[in-house]
Amino acid sequence: MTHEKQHPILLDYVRQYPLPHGVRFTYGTAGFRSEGSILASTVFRAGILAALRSLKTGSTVGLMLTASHNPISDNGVKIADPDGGMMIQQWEPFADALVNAPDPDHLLQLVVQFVKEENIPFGGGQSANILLGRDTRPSGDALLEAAKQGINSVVGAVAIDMGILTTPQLHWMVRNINKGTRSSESDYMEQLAKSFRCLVDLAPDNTMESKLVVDGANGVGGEKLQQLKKILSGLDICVRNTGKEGEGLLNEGCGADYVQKEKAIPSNFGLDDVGMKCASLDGDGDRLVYFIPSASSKNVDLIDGDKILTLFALFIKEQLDFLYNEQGLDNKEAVSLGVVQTAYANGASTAYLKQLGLEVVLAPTGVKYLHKEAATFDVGIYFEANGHGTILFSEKFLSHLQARSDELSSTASGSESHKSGLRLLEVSRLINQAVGDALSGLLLVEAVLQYKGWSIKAWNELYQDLPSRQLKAKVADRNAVVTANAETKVVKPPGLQELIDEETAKYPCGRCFVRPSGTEDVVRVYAEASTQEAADSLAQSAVQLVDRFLGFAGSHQKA
Ligand SMILES: CC(=O)N[C@H]1[C@@H](OP(=O)(O)O)O[C@H](CO)[C@@H](O)[C@@H]1O
Ligand SMILES: [Mg+2]
Repeated sequence: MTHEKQHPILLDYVRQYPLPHGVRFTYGTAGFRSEGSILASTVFRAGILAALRSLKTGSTVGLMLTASHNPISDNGVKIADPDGGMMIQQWEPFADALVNAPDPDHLLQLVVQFVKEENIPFGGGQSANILLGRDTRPSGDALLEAAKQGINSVVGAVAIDMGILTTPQLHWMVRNINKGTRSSESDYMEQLAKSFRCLVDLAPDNTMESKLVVDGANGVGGEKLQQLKKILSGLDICVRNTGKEGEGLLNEGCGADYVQKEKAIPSNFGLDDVGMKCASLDGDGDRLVYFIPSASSKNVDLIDGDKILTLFALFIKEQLDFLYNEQGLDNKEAVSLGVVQTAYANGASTAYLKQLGLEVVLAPTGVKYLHKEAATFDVGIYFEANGHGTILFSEKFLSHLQARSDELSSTASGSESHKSGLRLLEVSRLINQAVGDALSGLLLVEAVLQYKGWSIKAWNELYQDLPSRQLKAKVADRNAVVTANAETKVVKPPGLQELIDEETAKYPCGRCFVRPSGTEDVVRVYAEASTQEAADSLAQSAVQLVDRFLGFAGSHQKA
């Protein structure tokens, strides 16, 4: 009997999406990504993958079409698990095999075997639900059709098109649907606006630098922020680079990745904005950085993910102290608060966080690793330096918080500890618990600045970043570099780490590490030191060492 008869994957569909020649796709740090024009078969197969994941878990999953901060001609696809987080890593090898299967027969064989191994209820009348989202890329329309066909090729699977969304909106919807709570786009907008309002109402009456200019990267984030603005009160937001005709192309000379990596003002920002409070979103609205345009050049004072994390950590710690310490309780015993960073976090931020008495954990690059670590705390805050992050509250802590706030509302209503409990509850509703979200992150930053009565300048001066430099080394095989200790030490090739250490020791406040990128065919080099010249020179030396051990395969560029 052929596989076709054994299994209800409709081979006719598979044949419509032949694999492009000579390309290999890998799930990588953030799903499959490539030039949009060659992604149809990958997206079609990701549709099958999503349907299987939904069948396996008996819950709704998500499929998002986006290539985030990459150029407009790129696209990508990733799967959101039922809890709204990234697809579990154990499924990644199957995902890779599925999208690279050379022909329909191999593909079917792989599915048959995987279904058996994973015990997936398949073809027995079970239903699967997949929410589809896409960003504003022109290739998204055709790829959406490919995803739908992939889903439809699995009997019992239903694709639900949620339209153009930010990545975090789709993750939020998946999480809420499975929790049985309100999950539409207008529910999302209303929740954000309402929680923001409550937090501002609970803040002291500080005068605020109310105007905020936001760079929308000419993508979906700017569009959604315009929508949110209509129901927001208490903030004066001006959105530029909204993607409207004449404003420019997606991510071109704008967006959070550009501002963070180039430390430069985005397009459509200029002299009139000098000294203003500005923020920048990335192409799919899951990264956020702030910046202050400088007077002298196109440079900016960058307020990156590390500083956003610091602001949130200060605020949460203060609220926990009010909530417990007023009554002599030690919150360290009551509640575990932890922050998670990657090796890319500026050393000055880590030192500052530790000095506040916070537990700082290092995780490998990629939000799936940070998220997992943060979820081990009652309250876990994670951010990548590039602006992707969120705050996670454990269910146990949230029910405890609700009970304590209820108790305080009868015994000490209006007290600082009562208000702190209410604030923390509201933060858990405002901030996206599924994944980093630039829109909810932006509203929390604004609410905390309002609470503290801080200008963007005051926030920026919390600590001063150490000068740093990122470089990319093109090598023959980047996977020849194997790292340990959250990517801070090279274990292979042997001898490389010792030489990096010797170099680093020559520089005051020197820190340096190298790791293979999960999204580009390069080895990334990061160096930090007490002056910019020293950081540049340390990074250069490390690139030379990488070349020496791995073989130089092209020109070196800035990150
Ligand atoms: C240094 C850097 O910014 N790395 C980025 C980049 O990963 P790499 O594995 O470094 O290529 O893309 C990831 C996905 O967007 C993001 O999570 C990560 O922070
Ligand atoms: Mg993104």
